[in-house]
Amino acid sequence: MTQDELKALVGQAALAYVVPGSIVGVGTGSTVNCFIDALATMKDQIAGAVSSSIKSTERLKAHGIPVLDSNEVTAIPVYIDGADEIDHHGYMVKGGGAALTREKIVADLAERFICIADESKLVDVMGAFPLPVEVIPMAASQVIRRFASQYGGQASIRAGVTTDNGNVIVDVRGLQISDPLAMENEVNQWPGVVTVGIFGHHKARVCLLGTSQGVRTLNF
Ligand SMILES: O=C[C@H](O)[C@H](O)[C@H](O)COP(=O)(O)O
Repeated sequence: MTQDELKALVGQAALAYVVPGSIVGVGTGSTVNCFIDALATMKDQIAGAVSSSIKSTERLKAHGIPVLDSNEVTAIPVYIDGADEIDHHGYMVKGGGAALTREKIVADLAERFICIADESKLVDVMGAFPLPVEVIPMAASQVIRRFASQYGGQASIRAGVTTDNGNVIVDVRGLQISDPLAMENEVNQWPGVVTVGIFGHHKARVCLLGTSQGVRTLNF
């Protein structure tokens, strides 16, 4: 199966986790696009969606799925999103599509994070995928230097990208994220950091992994 077919497979499988009558939290990315397209087939059975990016909002609306302002919503049963890496504890690196801050906000509203990904995303130790960090532009150089001195990471600003919140993304290479919670706590304290792309405190409770043998379900 191709990677696109694996994404379509898990996008479809995630429908089983949608609670009828509820508001669904919707992530961002190519895997989530498959989920949004599948969700359209049951749009009359849900109360709407809370979206984590302008791109996902546009796709949801194109399907006629109502998108609610996150400020109008106090809780949702599930948040469904992809990941750039996921480890065997359900911790994730996210932000390859620059949507990490809004993703964490919507994930925080949810009782359960359901991660959908193809099998290439499952890793023993995260860090091979450059860690995305959303940073207020005036702090970018400081954050880059701090990654080098504190973690030995090589960081750079992602060229040509401005987030939905008007900030830059700093991508950090050369990390071994052996203690995701500690690194998330630490980096989130640095002035100018809006969100680090480690989802440790908002980890996946379920991961639907697309494999050539079918969907493998991991519970954390
Ligand atoms: O900012 C983007 C998100 O964190 C995505 O969920 C992540 O990059 C995975 O995207 P994709 O499904 O396209 O691999």
